[in-house]
Amino acid sequence: MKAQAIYNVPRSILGEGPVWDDRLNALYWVDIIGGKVHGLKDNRVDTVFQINDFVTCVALTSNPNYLLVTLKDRVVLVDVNARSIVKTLAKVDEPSTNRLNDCKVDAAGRLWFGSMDMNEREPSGSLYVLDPSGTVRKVLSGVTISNGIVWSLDNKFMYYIDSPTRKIMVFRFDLDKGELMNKAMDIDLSRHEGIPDGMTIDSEGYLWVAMYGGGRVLRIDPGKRVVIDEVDVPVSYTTSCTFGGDGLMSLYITTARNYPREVEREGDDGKVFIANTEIRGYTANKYLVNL
Ligand SMILES: O=C(O)[C@H](O)[C@@H](O)[C@H](O)[C@H](O)CO
Ligand SMILES: [Zn+2]
Repeated sequence: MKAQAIYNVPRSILGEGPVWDDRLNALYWVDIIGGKVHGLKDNRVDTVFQINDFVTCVALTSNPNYLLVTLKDRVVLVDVNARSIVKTLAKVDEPSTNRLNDCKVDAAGRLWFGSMDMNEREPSGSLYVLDPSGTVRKVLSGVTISNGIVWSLDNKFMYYIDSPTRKIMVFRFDLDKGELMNKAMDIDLSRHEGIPDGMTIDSEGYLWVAMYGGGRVLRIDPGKRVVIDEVDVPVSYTTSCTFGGDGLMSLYITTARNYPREVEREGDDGKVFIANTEIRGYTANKYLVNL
């Protein structure tokens, strides 16, 4: 399977965190370094939020006019029409050399979000959960680059990536409590090109993992822990993916430029790519807000 660049999207420095809003038929993604949330709807691109900070992840809420956005060390609620922050929902205490990174909403409407060492060396990062009530809990520490988060279709497992380990961790998951239980066997991706970054799941329960530096997205059977298919992307820094479009049958893939050395080079790196998988994805969960 091959992916193609969407011609009219801007090149991000570090494109990340794509999420499809099935209520609006819109794709959102972030440019972490550029400090932006972009939206794509009816073939039109719009910058829906911009700030002089890292914009590390975007998530849907139960109200389509509001998004959750994670910055360097905060989770904020953004009014999409006003393009501004309504309020800060949580702030985490992290070393100044850390920033937040990927996030995902679970089936109970909680936001899971993690942090990373910006030097990509120290295991100084953590994984947090923000409940709809506004309470934040730290659920894991000792993470170096917190990345992809996904739940099995029955919510009995959570899959989680700390990129430098080149593995997908598998946890038993308690959806009612929002807790990780015992760890099952990891899925080792160290024999594949690139390092595992963002991921999503399809309606058949298979994982799709963007391989940063590998220019591809792997489709993985998490039960057998094997790669069963892949999407070739014509640029190296594939960062994350999500299903969207008509019937959720297309895979949208974010990418980064080969920064900072080649920031000015022309090309498609940093754009969003699309692959027609003819496999259905799943609908993104929404964080529960009362507005
Ligand atoms: O894409 C991400 O999740 C991070 O924001 C990136 O910084 C990469 O993971 C990292 O650079 C890999 O080495
Ligand atoms: Zn990532």
